[in-house]
Amino acid sequence: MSAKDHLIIFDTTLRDGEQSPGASMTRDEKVRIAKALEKLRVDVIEAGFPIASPGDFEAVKAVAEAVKDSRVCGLARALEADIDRAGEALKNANAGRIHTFIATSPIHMEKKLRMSPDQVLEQAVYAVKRARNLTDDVEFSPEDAGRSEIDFLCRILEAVIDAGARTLNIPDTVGYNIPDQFGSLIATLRARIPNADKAIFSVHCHNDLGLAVANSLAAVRNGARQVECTINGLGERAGNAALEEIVMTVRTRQDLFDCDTRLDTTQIMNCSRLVSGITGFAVQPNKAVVGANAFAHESGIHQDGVLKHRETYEIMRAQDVGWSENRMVLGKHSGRNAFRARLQELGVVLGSEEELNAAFARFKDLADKKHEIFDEDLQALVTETTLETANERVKLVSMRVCSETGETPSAALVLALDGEERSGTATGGGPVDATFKAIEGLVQTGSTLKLYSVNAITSGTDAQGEVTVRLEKGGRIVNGQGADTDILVASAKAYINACNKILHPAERAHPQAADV
Ligand SMILES: CC(=O)SCCNC(=O)CCNC(=O)[C@H](O)C(C)(C)COP(=O)(O)OP(=O)(O)OC[C@H]1O[C@@H](n2cnc3c(N)ncnc32)[C@H](O)[C@@H]1OP(=O)(O)O
Ligand SMILES: CC(C)C(=O)C(=O)O
Repeated sequence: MSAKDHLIIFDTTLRDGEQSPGASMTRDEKVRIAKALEKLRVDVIEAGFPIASPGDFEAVKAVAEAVKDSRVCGLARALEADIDRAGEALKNANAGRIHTFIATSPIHMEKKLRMSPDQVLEQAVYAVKRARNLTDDVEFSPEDAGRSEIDFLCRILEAVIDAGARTLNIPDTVGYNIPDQFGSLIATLRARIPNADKAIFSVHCHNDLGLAVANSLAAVRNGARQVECTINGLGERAGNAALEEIVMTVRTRQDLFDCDTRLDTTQIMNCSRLVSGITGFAVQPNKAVVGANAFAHESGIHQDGVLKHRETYEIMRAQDVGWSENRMVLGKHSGRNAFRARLQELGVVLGSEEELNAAFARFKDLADKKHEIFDEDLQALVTETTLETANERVKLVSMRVCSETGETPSAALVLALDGEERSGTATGGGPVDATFKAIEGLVQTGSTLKLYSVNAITSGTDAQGEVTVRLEKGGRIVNGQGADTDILVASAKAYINACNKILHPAERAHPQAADV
Protein backbone atom coordinates (compact mmCIF):
# COMPACT_ATOMS: atom_id res chain seq x y z
CA MET A 1 0.00 0.00 0.00
CA SER A 2 1.46 3.41 -0.96
CA ALA A 3 1.99 6.09 1.73
CA LYS A 4 -0.59 8.86 1.86
CA ASP A 5 0.27 12.37 0.70
CA HIS A 6 0.66 15.09 3.29
CA LEU A 7 -2.30 17.49 3.36
CA ILE A 8 -0.94 20.86 4.51
CA ILE A 9 -3.16 22.70 6.97
CA PHE A 10 -2.82 26.45 6.62
CA ASP A 11 -4.65 28.15 9.47
CA THR A 12 -5.82 31.69 8.82
CA THR A 13 -7.75 32.31 12.05
CA LEU A 14 -5.39 35.16 12.91
CA ARG A 15 -5.76 36.80 9.49
CA ASP A 16 -9.03 36.01 7.69
CA GLY A 17 -10.63 34.95 11.01
CA GLU A 18 -9.74 38.33 12.42
CA GLN A 19 -11.58 39.95 9.49
CA SER A 20 -14.90 38.90 11.11
CA PRO A 21 -16.43 42.12 12.35
CA GLY A 22 -15.75 42.30 16.09
CA ALA A 23 -13.08 39.57 16.16
CA SER A 24 -10.01 41.75 16.19
CA MET A 25 -7.23 40.45 18.45
CA THR A 26 -4.36 42.04 20.31
CA ARG A 27 -0.76 41.02 19.76
CA ASP A 28 -0.68 38.93 22.94
CA GLU A 29 -3.96 37.23 22.09
CA LYS A 30 -2.59 36.33 18.66
CA VAL A 31 0.51 34.85 20.26
CA ARG A 32 -1.60 32.75 22.63
CA ILE A 33 -3.69 31.39 19.79
CA ALA A 34 -0.61 30.81 17.63
CA LYS A 35 0.99 28.75 20.42
CA ALA A 36 -2.17 26.64 20.64
CA LEU A 37 -2.17 26.17 16.85
CA GLU A 38 1.47 25.12 17.01
CA LYS A 39 0.51 22.50 19.60
CA LEU A 40 -2.27 21.39 17.26
CA ARG A 41 0.58 20.92 14.75
CA VAL A 42 -0.87 23.04 11.94
CA ASP A 43 1.70 23.43 9.16
CA VAL A 44 1.26 27.15 8.44
CA ILE A 45 -0.11 29.95 10.63
CA GLU A 46 -1.16 33.07 8.73
CA ALA A 47 -0.62 35.56 11.53
CA GLY A 48 -1.93 38.76 9.93
CA PHE A 49 -1.60 41.45 7.29
CA PRO A 50 1.50 43.43 8.38
CA ILE A 51 0.80 46.56 6.26
CA ALA A 52 -2.70 46.84 7.79
CA SER A 53 -1.57 48.62 10.97
CA PRO A 54 1.44 48.99 13.26
CA GLY A 55 -0.38 46.71 15.75
CA ASP A 56 -0.81 43.95 13.17
CA PHE A 57 2.82 44.30 12.09
CA GLU A 58 3.87 43.83 15.75
CA ALA A 59 1.51 40.89 16.12
CA VAL A 60 2.90 39.06 13.06
CA LYS A 61 6.43 39.78 14.29
CA ALA A 62 5.65 38.49 17.78
CA VAL A 63 4.03 35.31 16.42
CA ALA A 64 7.02 34.77 14.09
CA GLU A 65 9.33 35.01 17.09
CA ALA A 66 7.21 32.82 19.40
CA VAL A 67 6.40 29.92 17.09
CA LYS A 68 9.05 27.39 16.13
CA ASP A 69 7.30 24.29 14.82
CA SER A 70 4.81 25.82 12.38
CA ARG A 71 5.61 28.08 9.44
CA VAL A 72 4.45 31.69 10.00
CA CYS A 73 2.94 33.61 7.12
CA GLY A 74 2.09 37.26 6.48
CA LEU A 75 -0.35 38.55 3.83
CA ALA A 76 0.57 41.27 1.32
CA ARG A 77 -1.18 42.89 -1.63
CA ALA A 78 0.79 42.71 -4.87
CA LEU A 79 2.51 45.95 -3.88
CA GLU A 80 6.10 46.64 -3.00
CA ALA A 81 5.33 48.31 0.32
CA ASP A 82 3.08 45.46 1.47
CA ILE A 83 5.63 42.81 0.55
CA ASP A 84 8.53 44.59 2.19
CA ARG A 85 6.49 45.11 5.36
CA ALA A 86 5.58 41.42 5.46
CA GLY A 87 9.24 40.46 4.92
CA GLU A 88 10.24 42.76 7.79
CA ALA A 89 7.63 41.27 10.15
CA LEU A 90 8.78 37.74 9.35
CA LYS A 91 12.52 38.29 9.42
CA ASN A 92 13.03 36.44 12.74
CA ALA A 93 10.75 33.54 11.88
CA ASN A 94 12.16 30.05 12.09
CA ALA A 95 10.26 29.40 8.85
CA GLY A 96 8.40 32.25 7.17
CA ARG A 97 6.14 32.64 4.14
CA ILE A 98 4.96 35.69 2.23
CA HIS A 99 1.48 35.32 0.80
CA THR A 100 0.76 37.82 -1.95
CA PHE A 101 -2.48 38.18 -3.87
CA ILE A 102 -4.28 40.12 -6.56
CA ALA A 103 -7.78 39.71 -7.91
CA THR A 104 -8.28 37.97 -11.28
CA SER A 105 -12.05 37.99 -11.83
CA PRO A 106 -13.41 40.39 -14.47
CA ILE A 107 -15.56 42.22 -11.93
CA HIS A 108 -12.68 42.75 -9.48
CA MET A 109 -10.15 43.73 -12.13
CA GLU A 110 -12.47 46.16 -13.87
CA LYS A 111 -14.49 47.63 -11.01
CA LYS A 112 -12.16 47.40 -8.02
CA LEU A 113 -8.56 47.39 -9.23
CA ARG A 114 -9.37 49.28 -12.44
CA MET A 115 -6.63 47.35 -14.17
CA SER A 116 -6.52 45.33 -17.36
CA PRO A 117 -5.78 41.58 -17.14
CA ASP A 118 -2.30 42.18 -18.57
CA GLN A 119 -1.56 44.80 -15.91
CA VAL A 120 -2.76 42.40 -13.20
CA LEU A 121 -0.55 39.63 -14.56
CA GLU A 122 2.45 41.93 -14.67
CA GLN A 123 1.79 43.14 -11.11
CA ALA A 124 1.45 39.57 -9.85
CA VAL A 125 4.74 38.50 -11.39
CA TYR A 126 6.45 41.58 -10.00
CA ALA A 127 5.09 40.89 -6.52
CA VAL A 128 6.12 37.24 -6.49
CA LYS A 129 9.64 38.12 -7.65
CA ARG A 130 9.95 40.82 -5.00
CA ALA A 131 8.78 38.42 -2.32
CA ARG A 132 11.19 35.76 -3.54
CA ASN A 133 14.04 38.21 -2.85
CA LEU A 134 13.00 38.09 0.81
CA THR A 135 12.12 34.42 1.25
CA ASP A 136 12.11 31.13 -0.65
CA ASP A 137 8.57 30.43 0.44
CA VAL A 138 6.12 32.51 -1.57
CA GLU A 139 2.41 31.81 -1.96
CA PHE A 140 0.29 33.50 -4.61
CA SER A 141 -3.53 33.83 -4.63
CA PRO A 142 -5.61 34.95 -7.62
CA GLU A 143 -8.33 36.55 -5.50
CA ASP A 144 -11.90 35.67 -6.56
CA ALA A 145 -10.57 32.74 -8.61
CA GLY A 146 -14.01 31.17 -8.19
CA ARG A 147 -15.41 33.83 -10.56
CA SER A 148 -12.35 34.17 -12.80
CA GLU A 149 -12.03 33.08 -16.44
CA ILE A 150 -10.18 29.79 -16.73
CA ASP A 151 -7.88 30.85 -19.59
CA PHE A 152 -6.69 33.91 -17.69
CA LEU A 153 -6.26 31.91 -14.50
CA CYS A 154 -4.07 29.38 -16.29
CA ARG A 155 -2.01 32.17 -17.83
CA ILE A 156 -1.38 34.09 -14.60
CA LEU A 157 -0.68 30.96 -12.55
CA GLU A 158 1.84 29.66 -15.07
CA ALA A 159 3.57 33.05 -14.95
CA VAL A 160 3.76 33.25 -11.14
CA ILE A 161 5.18 29.74 -10.93
CA ASP A 162 7.91 30.85 -13.31
CA ALA A 163 8.41 33.90 -11.08
CA GLY A 164 9.00 31.65 -8.07
CA ALA A 165 5.65 31.02 -6.34
CA ARG A 166 5.67 27.57 -4.78
CA THR A 167 2.10 27.50 -3.45
CA LEU A 168 -0.83 28.47 -5.67
CA ASN A 169 -3.84 29.20 -3.53
CA ILE A 170 -7.19 29.16 -5.35
CA PRO A 171 -9.71 31.22 -3.38
CA ASP A 172 -13.46 31.05 -3.72
CA THR A 173 -13.45 34.52 -2.22
CA VAL A 174 -17.19 35.07 -2.20
CA GLY A 175 -18.30 31.45 -1.62
CA TYR A 176 -19.96 31.26 -5.04
CA ASN A 177 -18.90 27.80 -6.17
CA ILE A 178 -20.48 24.42 -5.55
CA PRO A 179 -18.44 21.29 -4.86
CA ASP A 180 -18.44 19.57 -8.30
CA GLN A 181 -17.60 22.83 -10.00
CA PHE A 182 -14.82 23.75 -7.57
CA GLY A 183 -13.32 20.25 -7.67
CA SER A 184 -13.24 20.40 -11.48
CA LEU A 185 -11.62 23.83 -11.38
CA ILE A 186 -8.68 22.39 -9.43
CA ALA A 187 -8.44 19.36 -11.71
CA THR A 188 -8.50 21.60 -14.80
CA LEU A 189 -5.82 23.96 -13.49
CA ARG A 190 -3.56 21.06 -12.60
CA ALA A 191 -4.04 19.50 -16.00
CA ARG A 192 -3.73 22.65 -18.10
CA ILE A 193 -0.89 24.60 -16.48
CA PRO A 194 2.31 23.22 -18.02
CA ASN A 195 4.54 23.83 -14.95
CA ALA A 196 1.83 22.89 -12.41
CA ASP A 197 3.97 20.17 -10.88
CA LYS A 198 6.39 22.80 -9.52
CA ALA A 199 3.75 24.13 -7.12
CA ILE A 200 1.40 22.89 -4.45
CA PHE A 201 -2.26 23.65 -5.11
CA SER A 202 -4.10 25.15 -2.16
CA VAL A 203 -7.70 26.25 -1.64
CA HIS A 204 -9.31 28.98 0.42
CA CYS A 205 -13.10 28.76 0.52
CA HIS A 206 -15.65 31.10 2.01
CA ASN A 207 -18.94 30.00 3.45
CA ASP A 208 -21.46 32.41 1.94
CA LEU A 209 -23.63 29.50 0.80
CA GLY A 210 -22.54 27.14 3.58
CA LEU A 211 -20.32 25.22 1.15
CA ALA A 212 -16.81 26.18 2.28
CA VAL A 213 -15.94 22.79 3.76
CA ALA A 214 -17.61 20.80 0.96
CA ASN A 215 -15.83 22.86 -1.70
CA SER A 216 -12.46 22.50 0.05
CA LEU A 217 -12.87 18.73 0.30
CA ALA A 218 -13.90 18.45 -3.34
CA ALA A 219 -10.68 20.29 -4.19
CA VAL A 220 -8.62 17.90 -2.05
CA ARG A 221 -10.19 14.96 -3.89
CA ASN A 222 -9.00 16.63 -7.09
CA GLY A 223 -5.41 17.08 -6.02
CA ALA A 224 -5.25 20.17 -3.77
CA ARG A 225 -2.66 19.50 -1.07
CA GLN A 226 -3.10 22.57 1.12
CA VAL A 227 -6.35 23.76 2.70
CA GLU A 228 -6.73 27.22 4.18
CA CYS A 229 -9.16 27.18 7.06
CA THR A 230 -9.95 28.66 10.46
CA ILE A 231 -10.83 27.43 13.91
CA ASN A 232 -14.61 27.36 14.40
CA GLY A 233 -14.99 28.51 10.77
CA LEU A 234 -14.33 32.12 11.80
CA GLY A 235 -13.76 34.57 8.95
CA GLU A 236 -14.96 37.40 6.74
CA ARG A 237 -18.80 37.48 6.38
CA ALA A 238 -20.12 33.91 6.80
CA GLY A 239 -16.62 32.69 7.56
CA ASN A 240 -14.03 30.32 6.13
CA ALA A 241 -13.92 26.54 5.94
CA ALA A 242 -13.78 25.22 9.51
CA LEU A 243 -10.43 23.58 10.25
CA GLU A 244 -11.95 21.00 12.59
CA GLU A 245 -14.44 19.85 9.95
CA ILE A 246 -11.83 19.55 7.19
CA VAL A 247 -9.36 17.70 9.36
CA MET A 248 -11.89 15.31 10.91
CA THR A 249 -13.52 14.53 7.56
CA VAL A 250 -10.20 13.59 6.02
CA ARG A 251 -9.25 11.60 9.14
CA THR A 252 -12.62 9.85 9.47
CA ARG A 253 -13.05 9.10 5.76
CA GLN A 254 -9.58 7.82 4.98
CA ASP A 255 -11.30 5.46 2.55
CA LEU A 256 -12.07 8.49 0.35
CA PHE A 257 -8.85 10.51 0.61
CA ASP A 258 -5.33 9.68 -0.55
CA CYS A 259 -3.83 12.18 1.91
CA ASP A 260 -3.91 12.99 5.63
CA THR A 261 -2.82 15.80 7.93
CA ARG A 262 -0.18 15.64 10.66
CA LEU A 263 -2.43 17.31 13.22
CA ASP A 264 -2.78 16.26 16.84
CA THR A 265 -6.56 16.36 16.72
CA THR A 266 -6.86 16.03 20.51
CA GLN A 267 -5.90 19.74 20.62
CA ILE A 268 -8.93 20.83 18.56
CA MET A 269 -11.23 21.61 21.50
CA ASN A 270 -8.50 23.55 23.24
CA CYS A 271 -8.07 25.78 20.17
CA SER A 272 -11.81 26.10 19.67
CA ARG A 273 -12.41 27.25 23.26
CA LEU A 274 -9.46 29.63 23.16
CA VAL A 275 -10.57 31.30 19.91
CA SER A 276 -14.15 31.52 21.07
CA GLY A 277 -13.07 32.97 24.44
CA ILE A 278 -10.73 35.57 22.93
CA THR A 279 -13.01 36.73 20.12
CA GLY A 280 -16.26 36.43 22.08
CA PHE A 281 -17.75 34.46 19.17
CA ALA A 282 -19.72 31.67 20.83
CA VAL A 283 -19.77 28.29 19.11
CA GLN A 284 -23.30 27.20 18.24
CA PRO A 285 -24.26 24.01 20.16
CA ASN A 286 -24.96 22.03 17.00
CA LYS A 287 -21.67 22.98 15.32
CA ALA A 288 -19.90 19.90 13.92
CA VAL A 289 -17.00 18.55 16.02
CA VAL A 290 -16.69 21.46 18.49
CA GLY A 291 -20.32 22.30 19.35
CA ALA A 292 -21.52 21.33 22.83
CA ASN A 293 -23.95 18.82 21.32
CA ALA A 294 -21.54 17.27 18.82
CA PHE A 295 -21.09 14.22 21.04
CA ALA A 296 -24.24 14.45 23.16
CA HIS A 297 -27.18 12.06 22.91
CA GLU A 298 -30.58 12.92 24.31
CA SER A 299 -33.04 10.57 22.71
CA GLY A 300 -33.68 7.18 24.24
CA ILE A 301 -33.21 5.13 21.08
CA HIS A 302 -29.85 6.74 20.35
CA GLN A 303 -28.73 6.48 23.99
CA ASP A 304 -29.68 2.83 24.08
CA GLY A 305 -27.71 2.24 20.84
CA VAL A 306 -24.61 4.10 22.07
CA LEU A 307 -24.68 2.30 25.42
CA LYS A 308 -24.79 -1.04 23.61
CA HIS A 309 -22.23 -0.14 20.92
CA ARG A 310 -20.88 3.41 20.58
CA GLU A 311 -20.46 3.32 16.81
CA THR A 312 -24.21 2.89 16.27
CA TYR A 313 -24.53 6.68 16.50
CA GLU A 314 -20.96 8.04 16.61
CA ILE A 315 -18.53 8.23 13.69
CA MET A 316 -15.73 9.81 15.74
CA ARG A 317 -14.56 9.48 19.33
CA ALA A 318 -15.15 12.58 21.44
CA GLN A 319 -11.72 12.08 23.04
CA ASP A 320 -10.01 12.20 19.62
CA VAL A 321 -10.93 15.87 19.22
CA GLY A 322 -10.29 16.84 22.82
CA TRP A 323 -13.62 16.35 24.59
CA SER A 324 -13.25 14.40 27.83
CA GLU A 325 -15.98 12.00 26.66
CA ASN A 326 -19.32 11.79 24.91
CA ARG A 327 -22.39 12.80 26.91
CA MET A 328 -25.74 11.28 27.63
CA VAL A 329 -28.09 14.16 28.25
CA LEU A 330 -31.16 13.15 30.16
CA GLY A 331 -34.27 14.88 28.92
CA LYS A 332 -37.81 14.18 27.91
CA HIS A 333 -36.77 11.96 24.99
CA SER A 334 -34.58 9.69 27.12
CA GLY A 335 -35.40 6.09 27.90
CA ARG A 336 -35.05 3.71 30.84
CA ASN A 337 -31.71 2.26 29.75
CA ALA A 338 -29.93 5.61 29.76
CA PHE A 339 -31.67 6.57 33.02
CA ARG A 340 -30.57 3.36 34.72
CA ALA A 341 -27.01 3.72 33.36
CA ARG A 342 -26.68 7.26 34.69
CA LEU A 343 -27.94 6.22 38.11
CA GLN A 344 -25.38 3.43 38.15
CA GLU A 345 -22.62 5.93 37.27
CA LEU A 346 -23.78 8.08 40.16
CA GLY A 347 -23.55 5.04 42.45
CA VAL A 348 -27.29 5.08 43.11
CA VAL A 349 -28.76 1.65 43.64
CA LEU A 350 -32.52 1.41 43.54
CA GLY A 351 -33.72 -1.66 45.37
CA SER A 352 -36.36 -2.90 42.96
CA GLU A 353 -37.66 -2.55 39.42
CA GLU A 354 -40.70 -0.89 41.04
CA GLU A 355 -38.48 1.81 42.55
CA LEU A 356 -36.75 2.33 39.23
CA ASN A 357 -40.09 2.69 37.47
CA ALA A 358 -41.32 5.17 40.09
CA ALA A 359 -38.12 7.22 39.75
CA PHE A 360 -38.36 7.06 35.95
CA ALA A 361 -41.97 8.31 36.03
CA ARG A 362 -40.90 11.24 38.21
CA PHE A 363 -38.00 11.86 35.87
CA LYS A 364 -40.35 12.12 32.85
CA ASP A 365 -42.59 14.54 34.76
CA LEU A 366 -39.61 16.68 35.62
CA ALA A 367 -38.29 16.46 32.04
CA ASP A 368 -41.56 17.94 30.79
CA LYS A 369 -40.83 20.99 32.94
CA LYS A 370 -37.04 21.27 32.52
CA HIS A 371 -34.93 21.26 29.34
CA GLU A 372 -32.05 19.27 30.74
CA ILE A 373 -31.87 17.04 33.77
CA PHE A 374 -28.56 17.27 35.61
CA ASP A 375 -27.00 14.74 37.97
CA GLU A 376 -28.06 16.88 40.93
CA ASP A 377 -31.67 16.73 39.71
CA LEU A 378 -31.41 12.96 39.55
CA GLN A 379 -29.99 12.72 43.05
CA ALA A 380 -32.86 14.81 44.37
CA LEU A 381 -35.40 12.84 42.41
CA VAL A 382 -34.11 9.48 43.61
CA THR A 383 -33.94 10.66 47.21
CA GLU A 384 -37.59 11.62 46.92
CA THR A 385 -38.52 8.33 45.32
CA THR A 386 -36.78 6.41 48.08
CA LEU A 387 -38.47 8.50 50.73
CA GLU A 388 -41.83 8.13 49.09
CA THR A 389 -41.60 4.41 48.73
CA ALA A 390 -40.69 4.17 52.45
CA ASN A 391 -44.27 3.80 53.52
CA GLU A 392 -45.19 7.42 54.01
CA ARG A 393 -48.26 8.31 56.05
CA VAL A 394 -48.60 11.84 54.65
CA LYS A 395 -48.55 12.61 50.91
CA LEU A 396 -49.08 15.83 48.99
CA VAL A 397 -52.04 15.56 46.62
CA SER A 398 -52.35 19.15 45.41
CA MET A 399 -51.78 22.70 46.53
CA ARG A 400 -52.74 26.24 45.60
CA VAL A 401 -50.96 29.25 47.02
CA CYS A 402 -52.02 32.89 46.57
CA SER A 403 -49.63 35.75 47.10
CA GLU A 404 -50.59 39.19 45.90
CA THR A 405 -49.24 42.65 46.66
CA GLY A 406 -51.18 44.14 49.58
CA GLU A 407 -52.98 40.83 50.38
CA THR A 408 -52.24 38.27 53.10
CA PRO A 409 -50.75 35.16 51.47
CA SER A 410 -52.91 32.06 51.76
CA ALA A 411 -52.46 28.37 50.98
CA ALA A 412 -55.01 25.63 50.27
CA LEU A 413 -53.68 22.07 50.31
CA VAL A 414 -55.04 18.59 49.80
CA LEU A 415 -53.03 15.88 51.60
CA ALA A 416 -53.52 12.14 51.80
CA LEU A 417 -53.30 11.16 55.47
CA ASP A 418 -52.96 7.39 55.84
CA GLY A 419 -54.60 7.14 52.41
CA GLU A 420 -57.52 9.44 53.19
CA GLU A 421 -57.67 12.79 51.37
CA ARG A 422 -58.15 15.90 53.54
CA SER A 423 -57.99 19.56 52.67
CA GLY A 424 -57.00 22.58 54.73
CA THR A 425 -56.27 26.27 54.30
CA ALA A 426 -54.20 28.80 56.21
CA THR A 427 -52.84 32.30 55.90
CA GLY A 428 -49.33 33.35 56.85
CA GLY A 429 -46.63 35.99 56.83
CA GLY A 430 -45.56 34.75 53.39
CA PRO A 431 -46.58 31.99 50.97
CA VAL A 432 -44.19 29.44 52.56
CA ASP A 433 -45.43 30.28 56.04
CA ALA A 434 -49.04 29.87 54.85
CA THR A 435 -48.18 26.51 53.25
CA PHE A 436 -46.48 25.17 56.39
CA LYS A 437 -49.38 26.33 58.58
CA ALA A 438 -51.88 24.60 56.29
CA ILE A 439 -49.90 21.34 56.48
CA GLU A 440 -49.45 21.56 60.23
CA GLY A 441 -53.17 22.28 60.61
CA LEU A 442 -53.93 19.00 58.83
CA VAL A 443 -51.17 16.76 60.19
CA GLN A 444 -50.88 18.28 63.69
CA THR A 445 -47.42 17.03 64.53
CA GLY A 446 -47.07 19.64 67.27
CA SER A 447 -43.50 20.35 66.16
CA THR A 448 -41.65 23.63 65.85
CA LEU A 449 -39.89 24.86 62.69
CA LYS A 450 -36.18 25.28 63.43
CA LEU A 451 -34.69 25.82 59.99
CA TYR A 452 -35.80 26.53 56.43
CA SER A 453 -33.35 26.76 53.54
CA VAL A 454 -33.62 26.81 49.74
CA ASN A 455 -30.91 25.95 47.21
CA ALA A 456 -31.05 26.00 43.46
CA ILE A 457 -29.84 22.52 42.47
CA THR A 458 -28.60 23.65 39.07
CA SER A 459 -28.36 26.96 37.26
CA GLY A 460 -31.05 28.61 35.15
CA THR A 461 -34.51 29.86 35.95
CA ASP A 462 -35.93 26.39 35.31
CA ALA A 463 -33.61 24.90 37.97
CA GLN A 464 -35.09 22.73 40.68
CA GLY A 465 -35.21 24.31 44.10
CA GLU A 466 -34.13 21.99 46.89
CA VAL A 467 -35.63 22.84 50.26
CA THR A 468 -34.55 21.62 53.68
CA VAL A 469 -36.88 21.96 56.64
CA ARG A 470 -35.86 21.17 60.21
CA LEU A 471 -38.58 20.37 62.78
CA GLU A 472 -38.19 19.85 66.48
CA LYS A 473 -40.55 17.99 68.77
CA GLY A 474 -39.93 17.06 72.37
CA GLY A 475 -36.17 17.48 71.98
CA ARG A 476 -36.10 15.34 68.83
CA ILE A 477 -34.91 16.97 65.63
CA VAL A 478 -35.67 15.81 62.09
CA ASN A 479 -34.68 17.18 58.69
CA GLY A 480 -37.00 16.96 55.70
CA GLN A 481 -36.06 17.51 52.04
CA GLY A 482 -38.03 18.26 48.92
CA ALA A 483 -37.14 19.29 45.38
CA ASP A 484 -39.22 20.74 42.58
CA THR A 485 -39.01 23.38 39.86
CA ASP A 486 -41.66 25.26 41.92
CA ILE A 487 -40.05 26.23 45.21
CA LEU A 488 -43.40 26.39 47.03
CA VAL A 489 -44.08 22.78 46.04
CA ALA A 490 -40.50 21.90 47.06
CA SER A 491 -41.16 23.58 50.43
CA ALA A 492 -44.39 21.65 50.98
CA LYS A 493 -42.65 18.39 50.04
CA ALA A 494 -39.81 19.11 52.48
CA TYR A 495 -42.21 19.91 55.32
CA ILE A 496 -44.24 16.77 54.62
CA ASN A 497 -41.05 14.70 54.47
CA ALA A 498 -40.10 15.98 57.93
CA CYS A 499 -43.63 15.29 59.20
CA ASN A 500 -43.37 11.69 58.00
CA LYS A 501 -40.20 11.26 60.02
CA ILE A 502 -41.84 12.77 63.09
CA LEU A 503 -44.77 10.39 62.62
CA HIS A 504 -42.46 7.32 62.60
CA PRO A 505 -40.82 7.63 66.02
CA ALA A 506 -39.97 3.97 66.31
CA GLU A 507 -37.75 4.08 63.25
CA ARG A 508 -35.93 7.25 64.26
CA ALA A 509 -35.60 7.31 68.03
CA HIS A 510 -32.44 9.44 68.34
CA PRO A 511 -33.33 12.41 70.53
CA GLN A 512 -31.38 15.58 69.70
CA ALA A 513 -29.64 14.01 66.73
CA ALA A 514 -30.54 15.63 63.42
CA ASP A 515 -32.29 12.87 61.50
CA VAL A 516 -31.40 13.47 57.88
C1 LIG B 1 -10.12 38.64 0.08
C2 LIG B 1 -9.38 39.19 1.28
O1 LIG B 1 -9.65 38.79 2.37
S1 LIG B 1 -8.17 40.25 1.01
C3 LIG B 1 -7.67 40.83 2.55
C4 LIG B 1 -8.63 41.78 3.10
N1 LIG B 1 -8.15 42.32 4.34
C5 LIG B 1 -8.05 43.61 4.59
O2 LIG B 1 -8.34 44.46 3.74
C6 LIG B 1 -7.61 43.98 5.95
C7 LIG B 1 -6.45 44.98 5.96
N2 LIG B 1 -6.64 46.11 5.10
C8 LIG B 1 -6.28 47.38 5.45
O3 LIG B 1 -5.86 47.65 6.55
C9 LIG B 1 -6.33 48.42 4.39
O4 LIG B 1 -7.32 48.10 3.44
C10 LIG B 1 -4.94 48.56 3.70
C11 LIG B 1 -3.92 49.06 4.71
C12 LIG B 1 -4.46 47.21 3.16
C13 LIG B 1 -5.03 49.50 2.53
O5 LIG B 1 -5.58 50.70 2.99
P1 LIG B 1 -5.71 51.96 2.01
O6 LIG B 1 -4.38 52.25 1.43
O7 LIG B 1 -6.34 53.05 2.80
O8 LIG B 1 -6.62 51.49 0.77
P2 LIG B 1 -8.13 51.01 0.78
O9 LIG B 1 -8.29 49.88 1.72
O10 LIG B 1 -9.06 52.16 0.96
O11 LIG B 1 -8.27 50.50 -0.72
C14 LIG B 1 -7.55 49.37 -1.16
C15 LIG B 1 -6.59 49.77 -2.27
O12 LIG B 1 -5.78 48.62 -2.53
C16 LIG B 1 -5.97 48.21 -3.91
N3 LIG B 1 -5.84 46.77 -3.90
C17 LIG B 1 -6.72 45.89 -3.41
N4 LIG B 1 -6.21 44.66 -3.50
C18 LIG B 1 -5.00 44.80 -4.06
C19 LIG B 1 -4.00 43.87 -4.38
N5 LIG B 1 -4.18 42.58 -4.10
N6 LIG B 1 -2.87 44.31 -4.94
C20 LIG B 1 -2.70 45.62 -5.18
N7 LIG B 1 -3.62 46.55 -4.87
C21 LIG B 1 -4.74 46.14 -4.32
C22 LIG B 1 -7.35 48.73 -4.25
O13 LIG B 1 -7.56 48.78 -5.61
C23 LIG B 1 -7.32 50.06 -3.58
O14 LIG B 1 -6.49 50.90 -4.36
P3 LIG B 1 -6.83 52.47 -4.58
O15 LIG B 1 -6.62 53.10 -3.24
O16 LIG B 1 -5.79 52.88 -5.57
O17 LIG B 1 -8.21 52.56 -5.09
C1 LIG C 1 -6.29 36.75 0.30
C2 LIG C 1 -7.22 35.73 -0.20
C3 LIG C 1 -6.63 34.37 -0.13
C4 LIG C 1 -8.51 35.73 0.53
O1 LIG C 1 -8.57 35.89 1.72
C5 LIG C 1 -9.71 35.46 -0.25
O2 LIG C 1 -9.68 35.47 -1.47
O3 LIG C 1 -10.77 35.24 0.38
